Parts: sequence; structure tokens; C-alpha cells
Amino acid sequence: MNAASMTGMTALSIGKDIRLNSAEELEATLRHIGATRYHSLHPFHKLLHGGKLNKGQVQAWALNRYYYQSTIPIKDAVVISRFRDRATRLEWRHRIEDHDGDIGSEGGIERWLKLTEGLGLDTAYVESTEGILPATRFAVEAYVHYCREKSPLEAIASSLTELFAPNLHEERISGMLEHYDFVNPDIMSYFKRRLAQAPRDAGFALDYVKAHATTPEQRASVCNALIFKTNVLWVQLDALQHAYVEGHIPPGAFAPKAS
Ligand SMILES: O=C(O)c1cc(C(=O)O)c2c(n1)C(=O)C(=O)c1cc(C(=O)O)[nH]c1-2
Repeated sequence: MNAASMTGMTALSIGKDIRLNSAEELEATLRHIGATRYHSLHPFHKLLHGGKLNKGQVQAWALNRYYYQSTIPIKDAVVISRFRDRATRLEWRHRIEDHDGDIGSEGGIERWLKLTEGLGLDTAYVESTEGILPATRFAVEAYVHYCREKSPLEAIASSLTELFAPNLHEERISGMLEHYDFVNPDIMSYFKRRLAQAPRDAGFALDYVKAHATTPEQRASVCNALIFKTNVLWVQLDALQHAYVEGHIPPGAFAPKAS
């Protein structure tokens, strides 16, 4: 089967008639899903990286993304809880440390707060998550539930969007530094650090699903987990676009000060 000419993919799943007969076909299909559905393609990202947003809109993005970032270690604790196998738990554990840090060493969540603080947001307000969009909360919670309720294989597979994150982070670092005078290298340190972390994590997850999805049904479930996750990311940007570009801010959500 040629993944690039794949037909029958719906918004939620690959077609029932698609049978993936090998690990190589699985990987080709996963890469096709990333190339056609990753949130790098979303119009909100084009605006963000192209310097087309004002400071309030960038604040709204960073504030909402904080909820995603700060939930990732909770999600990863759920993933770990799905495994009896000690080796898999050990391998996954560093992801929690990457985000939470350790006693005396900074983690990704603190680096994200540098970004929100550098953008002029009050840290206590960001951490309270009071101002986030309802859709951000629903989408991020859905990701945690997914990892709790689906198979351990699908829980790992749902992290595979990270295969496609480094290109996006490169584009974001250079685009935002070039276009916004309120952005500097220090507050972008979160993304610089992820450039090293994400390929290692994604590489493990890809090898894992290639080795452990041994039937066409399991390979389809891996693809559907990745489709689910691309949707988790996509709807968050849809909600930002609707609220902060088209101007329909839901009641109670963050309202940027006029700049
Ligand atoms: O900036 C981004 O677009 C982006 C995307 C993703 C992703 O693809 O899920 C992650 C991250 N960043 C990220 O920083 C991160 O730590 C991360 C963890 C995970 C995950 O699913 O376990 N995804 C992502």
C-alpha cells in the first residue's frame, strides 16, 4: 500500500479497508498522517510564526499552551501506570523529569513560565489556569483520559506527534525572534531545550510501536492514536483562532489589554 495515496481516511480514523502488513508500512502511514495533519499546518501557527499577531494574541497562545505543558507530566504518569514492565516505566520516567525538573534543577514547566512572564503575564494567573479557553481544557483532558482508557500501545502511540515537533520548534524560534520585539532568546529557551529532548522521546515511541504492533489491527490502532492526538492539538488552535483572531472570546476567558 502506498501511504501517500491513501484513501478512506476520515477525520477520526484510517479507513477500514487499509491493512498495514509491516512495521515499514506503519511508519510510512504515521509519517503521512504527520505530514497532512500536524498542527504546524494550522493557520494560527502561520500567523504566530510569521509575526502577524499582536502581543495580546501571543499572550493568549502562551497562556493556553501552559495548560498543555503542565498536564504533560500528569499524562506521562498515567502512561507509566499502564505498564507492569519495569523497563518501559524506567524509559518513560525521564519525561516527567524533563517537564517537572528536579530538586535544584529547572524543568520545562519553569521554562514555559519564563516565556509567559517575559510576555508580561502574571505567573500566579497563568498557574491558576483560570483564563484558559474551555476548548483548551477539554482537549487536554481528553488526552489524559485517552492514555488512561485505551491500550498501553495506544497510550504510547498518542505521543508520536513529537516526531514532527522539532521542525515546528525551529520555525517558531527563528520566526518569533525575527518578528516580535517582545521576544528574546532567553524566553524562548523552552523550545531550544525541546530540540534535543523531542527526537529522543519520539525515537523511542516509534521503535516501540513498530516492535509491539504486530497485527494489522494493532497497526491501525496506532495510526488512529496519532490521528486522535493531531486532533487534540488542532482543536486547541481552532479555539485560539476563533477567540483571539476572529474576536469571539468566551465568557470568563483571558481578555488581552488593548495594546
Ligand atoms: O510546540 C509544539 O507544537 C509541541 C507539540 C507537541 C506535540 O506534538 O504533542 C509537544 C510539545 N510541543 C512539547 O513541547 C512537549 O513537551 C510535548 C510532549 C508531548 C507528548 O505528547 O508527550 N507532546 C509535546
